[in-house]
Amino acid sequence: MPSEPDHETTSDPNSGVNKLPRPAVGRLSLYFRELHRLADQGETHLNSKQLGALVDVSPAVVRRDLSSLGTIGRRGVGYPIDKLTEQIGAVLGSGLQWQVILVGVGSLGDALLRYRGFERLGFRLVAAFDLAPGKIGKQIGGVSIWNAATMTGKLAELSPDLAILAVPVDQAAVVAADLVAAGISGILNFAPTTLRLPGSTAVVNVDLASELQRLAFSVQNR
Ligand SMILES: NC(=O)c1ccc[n+]([C@@H]2O[C@H](COP(=O)([O-])OP(=O)(O)OC[C@H]3O[C@@H](n4cnc5c(N)ncnc54)[C@H](O)[C@@H]3O)[C@@H](O)[C@H]2O)c1
Repeated sequence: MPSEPDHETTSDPNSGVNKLPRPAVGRLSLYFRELHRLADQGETHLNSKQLGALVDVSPAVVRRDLSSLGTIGRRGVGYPIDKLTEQIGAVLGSGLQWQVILVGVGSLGDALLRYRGFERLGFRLVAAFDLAPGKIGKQIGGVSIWNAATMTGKLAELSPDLAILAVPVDQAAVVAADLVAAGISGILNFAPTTLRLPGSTAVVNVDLASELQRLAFSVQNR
């Protein structure tokens, strides 16, 4: 499991919120992003109408989502941004430090390794793996690339929590099975296939092409 942060959090992440439906978790993540941005701009409070407008949901839905965390806004004042960010962060696991590895350092993996936005949310990329001899031993974004053929031994040493999978689609299932066998807790899968894994390994499949299709559908059916 991920390690605790070296600062205190005041909210209780175990107050039944692990039963939140998936769309609500998705919305919390969007609220979290907007709250961070507002805090960076020096804002201290906002109300459900303002937060709803930022992520395109109704104020009633915002209030319901936030009350499920035990957070009630004050009339005329709204929600304190720092407290809310902390509470949502605790629910989403961003108050913890997650050790993350990446497998497949191609076009997508390369870009993800260079992205600086993961660290502030508590996701630390600790190693990357690839099979291409030209990539092994290099560093991208400060992360070392190791030989994927030796991944199992390296994972035993690092004990990462999560893996990002950015290998070609025909490799995804076999690499995922290796990750599960190595005890990884969750996989963020970018390969365009729906991974179904045994046991308690969590999977989120990110299919960018299918998201584009959804977008095209929405545009067509406006
Ligand atoms: N690039 C994008 O914008 C994008 C968008 C949507 C989805 N995807 C999906 O993400 C995945 C990666 O895409 P990409 O464009 O980076 O591909 P890519 O071909 O550029 O990179 C794949 C990398 O995986 C490595 N690899 C192959 N087999 C491996 C294994 N068994 N273990 C470790 N590394 C291995 C290859 O050496 C290569 O470096 C693909 O499944 C692709 O369909 C990519």
